[in-house]
Amino acid sequence: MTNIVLFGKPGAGKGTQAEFLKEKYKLTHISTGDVFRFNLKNDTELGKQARVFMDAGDLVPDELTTKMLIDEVNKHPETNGVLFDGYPRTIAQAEALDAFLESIGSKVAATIALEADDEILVQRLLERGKTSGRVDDQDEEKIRNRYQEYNEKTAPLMDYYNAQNKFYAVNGIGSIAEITERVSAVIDQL
Ligand SMILES: Nc1ncnc2c1ncn2[C@@H]1O[C@H](COP(=O)(O)OP(=O)(O)O)[C@@H](O)[C@H]1O
Repeated sequence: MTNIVLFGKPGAGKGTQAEFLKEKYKLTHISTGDVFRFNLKNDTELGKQARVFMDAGDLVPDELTTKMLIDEVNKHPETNGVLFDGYPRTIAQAEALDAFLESIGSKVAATIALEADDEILVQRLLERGKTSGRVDDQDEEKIRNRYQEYNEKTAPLMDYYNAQNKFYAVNGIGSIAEITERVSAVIDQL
């Protein structure tokens, strides 16, 4: 299994790139944001528990998120590898992911960060909020809160993966195809 973590701030383009990369490398794309939104829409027990956090732009608690993530990975026992999008977002989640992958004889091959400037990203999210129906994209205060969550809880993962020599940063500004090329260059040399 070649497992890749796509890393980046809200709006950095993880989901957009994942759509191309999953085809190119025949990977299973798991977006925790998408799985949560599916559960919200269908008003499942998980959706009910996650809603308050998501609506405020806060992270959903680690335990709930990790359980959901493991259930998702286990749905694809024959996969070539997983493209993780939106997970891990805390050190506890990264440790849980390492432990889980080890338990199935696998590991994270690389963490690839899409880098872009905060102000550009906030504008992108507000633009997306006009058409996506995502409440967390329609309110600048909620967006800023997501950046604060990112800076406090997610940014430390760069050091976590750097310490394992698995962290790669690519420039996330450019055309979609250009960025796919940059990410592919990292994957191709793994
Ligand atoms: N790994 C995670 N840990 C905790 N909460 C998460 C995680 N992934 C998604 N969420 C919740 O879902 C929301 C939307 O996720 P996502 O679509 O990935 O957002 P973004 O566009 O902000 O990167 C997050 O703000 C958070 O509440």
